[in-house]
Amino acid sequence: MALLRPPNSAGETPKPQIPQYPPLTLVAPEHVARHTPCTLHNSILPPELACRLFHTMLHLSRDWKRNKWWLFDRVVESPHRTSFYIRRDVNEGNDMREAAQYWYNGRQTDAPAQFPEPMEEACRIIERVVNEEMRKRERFPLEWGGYPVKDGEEPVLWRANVAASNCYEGGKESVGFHSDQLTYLGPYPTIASLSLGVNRIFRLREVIPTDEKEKRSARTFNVPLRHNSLIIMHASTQEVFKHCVPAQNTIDVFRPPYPPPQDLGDPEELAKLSEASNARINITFRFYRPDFRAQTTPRCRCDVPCILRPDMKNRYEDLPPSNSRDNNTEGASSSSSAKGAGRRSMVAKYWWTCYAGAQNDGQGCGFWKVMDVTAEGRGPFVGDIASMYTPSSK
Ligand SMILES: O=C(O)CCC(=O)C(=O)O
Ligand SMILES: [Fe+2]
Repeated sequence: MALLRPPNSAGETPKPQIPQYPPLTLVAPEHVARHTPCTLHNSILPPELACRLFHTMLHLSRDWKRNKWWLFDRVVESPHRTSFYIRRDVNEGNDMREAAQYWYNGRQTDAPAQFPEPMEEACRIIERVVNEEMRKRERFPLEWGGYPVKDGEEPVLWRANVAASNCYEGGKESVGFHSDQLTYLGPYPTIASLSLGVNRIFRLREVIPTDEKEKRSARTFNVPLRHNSLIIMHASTQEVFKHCVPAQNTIDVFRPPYPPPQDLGDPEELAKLSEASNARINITFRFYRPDFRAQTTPRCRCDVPCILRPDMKNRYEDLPPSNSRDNNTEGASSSSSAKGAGRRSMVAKYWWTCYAGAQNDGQGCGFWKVMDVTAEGRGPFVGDIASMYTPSSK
């Protein structure tokens, strides 16, 4: 009888077809909140401040560098320029020079620059909006829980103490799919990302855990980011999604609605800054947690600080998944917006791994260990760590 079997039925069960979904463009803030763990806020800054900040950063960006690192056996260079800033007065006890060096993939750097004045002004507005949004959301147990709540005042849940800025000049400049390194941010960070200048697409795509790969596929979400818009990547975005700014064949131009501040340069530079521009400036405001300060980063056998990454493909599922297993569907529950769409793994596993290879001719030591927040003395957290996180249990 075996001889009569049709060719591909040799005991194998055919793989079920998993539904594939075309990319979805999310323009309205409510659509972003429904399908992703992010929120979109248009016209976030007073228009004059947004334009002054754009001009200031575009002017400074002339000195920014492309990051370089080793990938296997060759050096690769980021297809955009980047820079790192620290905020005055909020970083006691944290070795920000080492943290800044990290932003440049381990390259030696001068002491990082401080927030320029318009960035500080913008940051204060953005902090208010981020805190308001965070207060509406259910928190993850491993989020930072260290801010004292003062009687009669709204609790402060997030403060930006650093910012990384990127400049994309023209549609060909981009950043590839990645999730942000958690080395200094810790688990479930909130990152507030401001866009200035020309419109670009911000793309998000879920990383499907290994054991769900046969059951469902990821959907690509494109979020057009306009001048003066803020996208907040809320807790779980870095654990569940990757993001990128893809190259585009065509982009609009940005015509700055205000003239540049007169003190930004000589008449030639001021004339250049006044022109229509194909540049996008991005500023990501970040909170580098005191319990993940540079002095506490484990070192690998190369004696280089490790990198902290979530285990995106094998995400833990110790706790019941909340709402939106269905974020691939147009009609995903709208209640997900407040709780955070894409949220399904309450407790993730994180790895410290050797990062020396990025700079050391591609030669690392292969070191890795699972983060153990109790043994490493991290916290305080939003949740009760003893009952929620035992890395050896899986
Ligand atoms: O330019 C953007 O919007 C994204 C930048 C980004 O992903 C990063 O700096 O990590
Ligand atoms: Fe990023």
